[in-house]
Amino acid sequence: MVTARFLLSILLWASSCQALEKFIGAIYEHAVILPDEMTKPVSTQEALQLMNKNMDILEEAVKTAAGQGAHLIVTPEDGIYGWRFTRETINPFLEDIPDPNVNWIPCSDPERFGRAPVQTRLSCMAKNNSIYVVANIGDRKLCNISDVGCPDDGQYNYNTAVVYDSNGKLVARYHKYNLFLGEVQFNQPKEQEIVTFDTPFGKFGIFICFDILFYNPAAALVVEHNVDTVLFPTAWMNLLPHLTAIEFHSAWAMGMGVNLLSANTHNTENRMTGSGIFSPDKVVPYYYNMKNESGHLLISELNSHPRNSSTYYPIIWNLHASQIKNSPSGSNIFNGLLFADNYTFTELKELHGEYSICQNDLCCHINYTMAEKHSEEMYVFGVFDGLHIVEGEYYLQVCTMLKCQSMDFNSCGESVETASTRFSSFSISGNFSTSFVFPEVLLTNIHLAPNMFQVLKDGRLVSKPGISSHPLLSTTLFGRLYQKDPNSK
Ligand SMILES: CC(C)(CO)[C@@H](O)C(=O)NCCC(=O)NCCS
Repeated sequence: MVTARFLLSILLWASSCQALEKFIGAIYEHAVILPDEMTKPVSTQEALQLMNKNMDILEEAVKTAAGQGAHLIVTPEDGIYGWRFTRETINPFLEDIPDPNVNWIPCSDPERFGRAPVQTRLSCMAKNNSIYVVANIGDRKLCNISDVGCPDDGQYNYNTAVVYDSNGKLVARYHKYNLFLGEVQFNQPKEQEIVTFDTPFGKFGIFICFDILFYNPAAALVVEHNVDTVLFPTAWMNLLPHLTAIEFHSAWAMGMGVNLLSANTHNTENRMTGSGIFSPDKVVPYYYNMKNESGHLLISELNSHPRNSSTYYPIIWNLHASQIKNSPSGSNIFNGLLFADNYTFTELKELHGEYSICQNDLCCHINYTMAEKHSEEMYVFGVFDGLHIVEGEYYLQVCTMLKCQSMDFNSCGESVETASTRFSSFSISGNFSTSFVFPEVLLTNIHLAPNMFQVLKDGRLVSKPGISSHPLLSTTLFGRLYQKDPNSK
């Protein structure tokens, strides 16, 4: 009896330490229950009541995911208490979150670092369901107001992602670095944090929402720390044509060669929807729904090391474009604003065409054939090489082919959600001065195009035959030139 149990425990131990080539990931797009409009802080009791309502829903998702064999689940940014806070009104929602190196299972030792009901509940969700749980909560770090940088109210507030392993142990804590507009309740951490942890199913990294647009910590996690999978809680406000959540986040996963478990908040009033289990080497599920206000769970198997997969290869983004001669640029060239960026566009007047168009250092090339030409729809091919300065400053190099909102040239670059024009084929490329390029293809009604395009080793984004059965909104090589960012270090 004792021997049998002993052998069993050895067996369990051995299997838990074995490397897994695949794992099952889950994300939950949560329609967060928001607090009432606050003018002064609520009590900690009231704050906890609201957070428990949200955690009741998250817990159901965790149980369902675990029941279906998921190893890990990501829940969204602001998913436990929402937004619209001041420094004062966020206070009762915050807890002191210790450094993971203290080796803490809140579920087993809730009071070890003071009051921590939220951390305890999250840890218990992980422990009781034997699943990694990723959540977003607020961290409070008291400071001495005489210290340099300490805010007047004597505390730093951080927008924080936490990870509990399947024993409920805190294994990662990340403080959001690139705060978005309006996050006045939070402080930017003094140091940029790189947070990773190892599991039997690969090396993981974590960052939050707006971080994804920058080198630190997002690109650095992949380039300098070699993570396989990124955990990405977000509260993303969709913006066409290039920055709709599923479009940009799937492109980031593909461009970086990593899995990206992206859990968006669901709030259609703020254009927040669009989550996915994105991978560079596999067709994986995504979710986008502007029609209702409910949450949604996605579960999928992923490769633990996507860059070892037989279908993965590194891409030299400018190889093709730097070897070819420019084509003509077309007969109708004009400038247009796309999210306040001044693009150079050329109209795609014919059923078939081959054009090159340049701006500053970037030349973009296209070769396309439309399946039909609709007289009431206009498509253009465009280029932008410059600093984007609205809602954050970041340097872009972009080649894009898109449908204009109307037949008015000034509408090219504006948001448009539907199209009827199908393309039999297209190929786009550019002589990028960066290796950080994110390939996007978006179909009518905000659908991704899995299996309908690929990026060749020489940097061409080319359609596959399947593309011709779906009207196209846009296809884009969205390049980031991090070294030209104003805040690059
Ligand atoms: C798409 C983009 C970048 C355009 O400026 C913008 O709409 C967006 O979703 N930014 C990231 C949002 C974010 O960090 N939210 C957390 C606080 S609510």
